[in-house]
Amino acid sequence: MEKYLSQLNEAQLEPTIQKDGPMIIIAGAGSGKTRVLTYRIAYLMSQGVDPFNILSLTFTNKAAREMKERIAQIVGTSEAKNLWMGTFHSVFAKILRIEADRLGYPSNFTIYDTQDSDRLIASIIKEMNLDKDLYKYKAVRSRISSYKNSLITVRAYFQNPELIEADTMARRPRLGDIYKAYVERCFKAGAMDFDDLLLKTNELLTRFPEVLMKYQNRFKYILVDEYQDTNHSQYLIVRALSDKFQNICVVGDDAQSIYAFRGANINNILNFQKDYDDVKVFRLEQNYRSTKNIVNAANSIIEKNETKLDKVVWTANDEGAKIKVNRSLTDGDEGRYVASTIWEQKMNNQLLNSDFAILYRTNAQSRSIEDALRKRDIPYRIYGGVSFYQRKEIRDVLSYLRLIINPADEEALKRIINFPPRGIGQTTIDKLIVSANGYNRTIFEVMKNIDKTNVKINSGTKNKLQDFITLIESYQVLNQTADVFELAEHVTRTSGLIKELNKDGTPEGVARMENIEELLNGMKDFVEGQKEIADTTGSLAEFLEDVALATDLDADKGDSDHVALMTIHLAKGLEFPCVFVVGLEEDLFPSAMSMGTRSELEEERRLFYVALTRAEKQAYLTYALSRYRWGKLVDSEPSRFIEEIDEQYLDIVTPIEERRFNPMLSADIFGDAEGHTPVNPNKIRYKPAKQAVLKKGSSKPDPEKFQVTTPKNLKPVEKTNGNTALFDSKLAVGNIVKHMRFGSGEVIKIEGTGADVKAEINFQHGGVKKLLLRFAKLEVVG
Ligand SMILES: Nc1ncnc2c1ncn2[C@@H]1O[C@H](COP(=O)(O)OP(=O)(O)OP(=O)(O)O)[C@@H](O)[C@H]1O
Ligand SMILES: [Mg+2]
Repeated sequence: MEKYLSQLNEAQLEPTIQKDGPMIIIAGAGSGKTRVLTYRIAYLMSQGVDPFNILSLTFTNKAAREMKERIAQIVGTSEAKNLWMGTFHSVFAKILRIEADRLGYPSNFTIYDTQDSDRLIASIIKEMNLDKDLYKYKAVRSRISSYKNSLITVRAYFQNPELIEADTMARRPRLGDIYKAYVERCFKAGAMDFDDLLLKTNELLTRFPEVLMKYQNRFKYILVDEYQDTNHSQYLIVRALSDKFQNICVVGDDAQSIYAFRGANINNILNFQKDYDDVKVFRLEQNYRSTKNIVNAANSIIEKNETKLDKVVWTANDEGAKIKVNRSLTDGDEGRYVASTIWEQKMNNQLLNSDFAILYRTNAQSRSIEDALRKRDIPYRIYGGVSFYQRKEIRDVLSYLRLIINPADEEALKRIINFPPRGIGQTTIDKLIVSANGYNRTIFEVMKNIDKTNVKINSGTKNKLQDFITLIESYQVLNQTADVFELAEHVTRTSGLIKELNKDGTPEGVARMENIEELLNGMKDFVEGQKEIADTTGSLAEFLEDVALATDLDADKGDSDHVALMTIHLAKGLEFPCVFVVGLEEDLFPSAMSMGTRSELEEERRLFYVALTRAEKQAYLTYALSRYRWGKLVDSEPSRFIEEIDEQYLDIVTPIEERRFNPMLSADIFGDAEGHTPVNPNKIRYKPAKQAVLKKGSSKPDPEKFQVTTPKNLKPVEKTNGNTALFDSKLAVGNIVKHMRFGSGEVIKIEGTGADVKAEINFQHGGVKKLLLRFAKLEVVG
């Protein structure tokens, strides 16, 4: 252990070996907070603390896994195995399974993901005959979610006139009724949504003192990473569990609090000292991750926030390269800049794809970047898009499996009762739902007892329902002996799912088949993995729980070399040698939706701070002057965040007048040597000079030079051949031009039309040359 402790600096060592009592480590990005937590756990174990008594809560399961691996290296694999580590959701889902019956839930309860919740809420809105424009299911879901995270139960809601008033004012007077129906339906379906995993844990710990005591005694040491992003519900759980021993260690950075929009409460970190007696406060100041330039630039940004704790962050690392700021004409252009830079960097500096991350504010931004990466054959992976498990065909298979272990699962049943089609129509399903609601039974129960119910359907349909029940029950029998893989294989074959996809025959159908195959492979892995650990058999229930709670980062086995693309939110806690933060434009980042109040804007700024501090060696900030958003090309201005960085740390590249003639970067207008399709120049809007230039740190463009790109100088563009039209309009005999290879020269003749316009130019150093303007990339200098 000594050997490992010497890998910490003094400030890090202190909290690592502070064994007991409440403590908080507040420190800036990259200062070793996560490292201290990891080493601290190893240290506790080396001091004789039983790993069973340590609970560590992380932001992703991947982070937990990595910490565990590191600890295993220090203390040995078998010991590390017994640690309780994971996200709040995954840890407390396990506890809830153990204690489920106290809350009236089956231990094999289903976990409803966001899509399940959305579908259920949408169907409740429909059943209640409400206006779906007023009651948008996503908005309703997020409202319900925020109630749950504030521990406002249905009963508490109806006892609170202010909440009712607020929803009524928002033209949703029935919100409480939807909330009530939703909660009842989840309960009846034996399902908990994500928020329930925290809410029900709180309920468990407050209603059953013996349960609280059990887990207080179990988790003698509790550690929480990224504490700044805990919500109220999570806060209360930590509070309750640590109340007895008060061995609680939380680490966080108020400057990286970025989940307020999902209910995270920065006060949890700010008030920690008031919550416990004799809290030891530690601060780490030295950043080990990034260069001086990056650390200082990040400091200069976060300084602009009013709400913050005073903190120092410095680094002994190299000065490093300045942060590159790049302006592009369009988002496509931006994508190509990113791809070509990665390509060059890889060549010049022997870097791997995995040394690069591209971070953006919203998932939609990935498309133009992806296109450019694909064209350069740069392998990449998108984290946090539509995850594998969200795909339709995968959800279909999983729905069968869910129904096998929990026939009450309404959302799973609705998905597959008529898929593949077996002649059970929507009218029948609607009747079953109404009847199930009336009898307060599950749909499955109603189907099984259809003759005893008031459901009026013909005998043909009855038989079909009976066949479906028999099918599911036969799977249930198989589930008692088969493992997940064997079961799923059997289900996909015998349910008709595979046949249905084969029938399709389209390339999409083939891709779906491949996905199912991939799912089965994953199951095989899971079964083998579980056998190795030898504590479980790889049960279906465990598999489904893993799937339900998998964050997208979790799927990354780190086995392939690819560039990482993800939102900044997802990048929290991670680090990469080179980081691109793209789309730094007003209304995009900061987001248009977050500029209403100072606190929202400050959260955006913290997000930017998180983004920048992911970089170890080199950061790139990029923005485009126009971008496709909601299917339209819109003009954009550089983000205020770029201007907020102290300019001494910036290297502002590609002033616009140079870019226009750079073959690599101006491909949007001209197309390029690699055959990339040019964009219709009609759609490109040129900005007046003053907007196109950063206010700070770059010189004003020479208006003469800039003229060539402003709209008033463009003749109406030929629709069929926009490329050359640009040149037609501006080049005239007598112009002085500059060529990349030949230097400057005078235009002495112009001939040809359309794509074939040629110019004869007398170059100072090359003599007279005839050049095809389409390819020549000339800059007009006089
Ligand atoms: N004393 C040290 N010596 C060498 N490297 C260190 C030291 N402390 C931390 N590091 C390295 O610095 C990097 C940042 O550490 P870590 O991820 O723990 O910081 P953090 O404070 O958790 O960052 P964030 O706020 O982004 O979550 C890691 O690569 C880590 O291994
Ligand atoms: Mg960290």
